[in-house]
Amino acid sequence: MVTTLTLTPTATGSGLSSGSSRGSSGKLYYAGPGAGRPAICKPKRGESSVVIRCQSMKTDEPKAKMNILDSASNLLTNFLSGGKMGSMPQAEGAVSDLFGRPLFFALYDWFLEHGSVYKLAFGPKAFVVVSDPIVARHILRENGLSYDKGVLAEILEPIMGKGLIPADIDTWKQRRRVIAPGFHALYLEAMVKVFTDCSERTILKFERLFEGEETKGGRTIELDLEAEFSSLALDIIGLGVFNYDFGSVTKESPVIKAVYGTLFEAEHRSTFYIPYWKIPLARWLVPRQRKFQKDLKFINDCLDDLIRNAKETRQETDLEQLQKRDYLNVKDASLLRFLVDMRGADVDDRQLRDDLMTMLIAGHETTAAVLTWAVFLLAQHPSRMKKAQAEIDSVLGQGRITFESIKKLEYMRLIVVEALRLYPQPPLLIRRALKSDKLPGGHKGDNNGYAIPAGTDIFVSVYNLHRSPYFWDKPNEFEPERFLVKRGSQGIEGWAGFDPARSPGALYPNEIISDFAFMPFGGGPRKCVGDQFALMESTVALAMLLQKFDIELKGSPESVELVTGATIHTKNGLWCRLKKREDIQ
Ligand code: HEM
Repeated sequence: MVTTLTLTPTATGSGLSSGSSRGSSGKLYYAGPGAGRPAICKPKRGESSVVIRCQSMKTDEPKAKMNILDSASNLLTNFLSGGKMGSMPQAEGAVSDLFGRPLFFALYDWFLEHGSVYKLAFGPKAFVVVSDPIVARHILRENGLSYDKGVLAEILEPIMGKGLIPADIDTWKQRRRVIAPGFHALYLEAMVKVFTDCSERTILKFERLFEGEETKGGRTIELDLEAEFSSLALDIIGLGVFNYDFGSVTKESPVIKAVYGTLFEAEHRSTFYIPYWKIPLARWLVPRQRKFQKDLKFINDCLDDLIRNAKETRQETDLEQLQKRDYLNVKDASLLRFLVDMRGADVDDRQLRDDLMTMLIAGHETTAAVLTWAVFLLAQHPSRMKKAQAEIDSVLGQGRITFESIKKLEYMRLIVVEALRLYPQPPLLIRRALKSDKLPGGHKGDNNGYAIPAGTDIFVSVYNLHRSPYFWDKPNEFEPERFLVKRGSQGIEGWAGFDPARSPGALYPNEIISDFAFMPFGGGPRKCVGDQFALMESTVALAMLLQKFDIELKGSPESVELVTGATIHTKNGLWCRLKKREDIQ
């Protein structure tokens, strides 16, 4: 079956009122009516439209045709923007740029063509795409509370409720004040033990595979490491956030299935621009929505049980005392325990459940993706893998990793951040202006800034910033050492440069040190609360893996196709060959 959409290029560029989503096979699908894979025909000479044929998986027949881009809406957008935004460069890429590959690739090409602030007409909507650190800093930090999560909040609210990510500003202020202190130093130190225990479980599983039937005691095993990292990250987030052991590294269970079903739907919704699930009865009539409602209920019941349990054993404590607990030796060091025990932070169960669900989703796949891409990059750079292993051998030997040893594993930490630079999770941050604003001119001084009307939707492209040729030497190369290069030496004129002195004591480079040229966890008031948790978790897991194994890709790097949802994934898994190390010093 083919659905044909006619997209009419206008003076403001081509537009789409659709998106793409990750199908159950992990493919990128066109997500408009009659969702299926697109085949793009560029307009013939003299034609004013671009035809997109969307094939569903079964047949090839045309189904419908409709005009979705109407130039009046673009004129309206220009009008609303008071002319000023109208002078903003507009992306006029071929519609084909948007399909068959993740959106952020097309946004990168247009960034190189149109500059670091441009407008992209997207069906009846226009998005402003920002790839400049000064403008990003303004939107995220300096004027951060004048923007909310816009489209993203609309999509995630049915799953995360009033959790921090989609929360309205008032709820966010209240909850952020309570949740952020939960990630204090002693908690993070205790979490290192959770990271090592869970990583050990994964490694034990791999070691058993060497003895298994298929390998027959052979020297290599083949595995989809992306799937393994996903299980590992799920176990860690369950224990760290609500003291629940999913045990997903070693078993399957209904709750794990429900969690994956829900994560999958969160992912689907964040890439599917037509919120069909809001249509009355869709939750009962559309099978995947029925399944989603069932999964959600299953997890919500499970979270409600955990919350009830935590409340029944509540030990009300002042914040200061809570942060001094002996986290290394308590039975339950979780964030849930902290949130329930904090004096004066009484909150209804529904809000707590939203908080936990948000952290489960925000902290799971992001970390799994960092590990996946770090391995993908290292496997293509064996000398860097050896360098990392040499560091691990000298710092840890065959011993266990601790909070203190993370400080000594400098190269490992740089590998993690370099993987985040090249594959930021998520690659785009989404905002909507709550009131009119004036963006500052970009670092190149190529504009005087643009007026932004209230309601403007913005993509801050972290991917573009992280691969900007204006800020990074050889931006597409994997070079963890680059973070050791100090201010000015990246040779960027007009940009304050890379300066560790701005964030003394930071274990990992961050947005402050780089003045927003590197911002894997966002920045400003809505910066990730779990950044240090995630960075240490990734460092520990990767170091423990490399301590024991050499890793190669099973196929060529080109065969590892990339797709995006909320995070950047592989299309068919990261299949690797693991060999027990023979060179352990
Ligand atoms: C490598 C792993 C991770 C990455 C790359 C990552 C990235 C991000 C980014 C970029 C944001 C900002 C989103 C925006 O401004 O729109 C964010 C927000 C958030 N992250 Fe993470 N994250 C990671 C791990 C975690 C973990 C482990 C947790 C919890 C345990 C977590 C909890 C959150 C929460 C609650 C927010 C919303 C903060 C707010 O709005 O106040 N994240 N994350």
